Amino acid sequence: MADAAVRGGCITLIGMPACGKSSVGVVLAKKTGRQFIDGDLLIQGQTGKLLKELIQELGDEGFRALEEEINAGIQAERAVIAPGGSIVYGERAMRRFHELGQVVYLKLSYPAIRRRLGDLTARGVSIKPGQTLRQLYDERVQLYEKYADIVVDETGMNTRQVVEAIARAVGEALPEKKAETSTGSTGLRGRKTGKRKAAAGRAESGGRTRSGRQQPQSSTGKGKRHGKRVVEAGQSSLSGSGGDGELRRQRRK
Ligand SMILES: Nc1ncnc2c1ncn2[C@@H]1O[C@H](COP(=O)(O)OP(=O)(O)O)[C@@H](O)[C@H]1O
Ligand SMILES: O=C(O)C1=C[C@@H](OP(=O)(O)O)[C@@H](O)[C@H](O)C1
Ligand SMILES: [Mg+2]
Repeated sequence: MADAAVRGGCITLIGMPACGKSSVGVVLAKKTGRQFIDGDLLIQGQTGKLLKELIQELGDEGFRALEEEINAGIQAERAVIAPGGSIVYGERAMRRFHELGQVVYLKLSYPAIRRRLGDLTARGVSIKPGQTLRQLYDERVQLYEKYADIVVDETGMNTRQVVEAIARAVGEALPEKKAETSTGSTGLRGRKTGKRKAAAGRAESGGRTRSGRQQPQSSTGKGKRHGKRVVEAGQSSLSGSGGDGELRRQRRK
């Protein structure tokens, strides 16, 4: 983990629109002492237009090109970055995020995204004419998985729990809250990837120090995905009792 973590100390959140990148991101930034950069606000600031107006004016392709250019130019150190959900179409921008630090995919099921999104045009989602949200979801999930160093499944978690899950995943666990129960305290949920699951109940007895900082998670070297090594997070430091927490780390070579 150290290589990615020290690059620039940034944490970039990727995922479908409405998965919580912006709202989680700002809290994560505050809790981990980082700056917060919202990619959508950068675009709006530089163009003086709303995202939905830009999508209507420039179309799907034009918007994505502009989004890529602006995000690829981000200069930051120790920031949480929340780009728009369509940023994964921009290879240059994704390369930039990997230079700056770690990329975390906030994974949420299609029904949950559907529920949160509401009217796509009013919200300004970048989608091809005739493409359904389901098709967009399936297309995007592959890209989010491809670019993620870490995947956090946020099913059933509130914002605070997601923030804690990300902090743990990047090795900066936040101080424990009292009276946290069951799966909520793990901040990490099961993924049906066929990969090894981090079993519940091992974390609190595991590698975390009193300060909340996690011990570096060991690489198992298991599995390959998209040509990269898939590294499961060290089971010892992941979850609390009763949870089904799991985190998957994909280390770039
Ligand atoms: N963990 C969560 N549980 C329930 N609602 C959430 C959660 N995280 C975010 N939301 C809500 O989802 C909506 C979209 O969040 P937002 O941060 O704008 O997502 P994004 O930046 O990924 O598009 C907001 O109304 C936000 O309050
Ligand atoms: O995924 C998308 O197509 C988009 C997501 C939006 O950002 P959020 O992911 O922050 O909602 C914004 O960039 C734009 O409206 C397009
Ligand atoms: Mg956002």
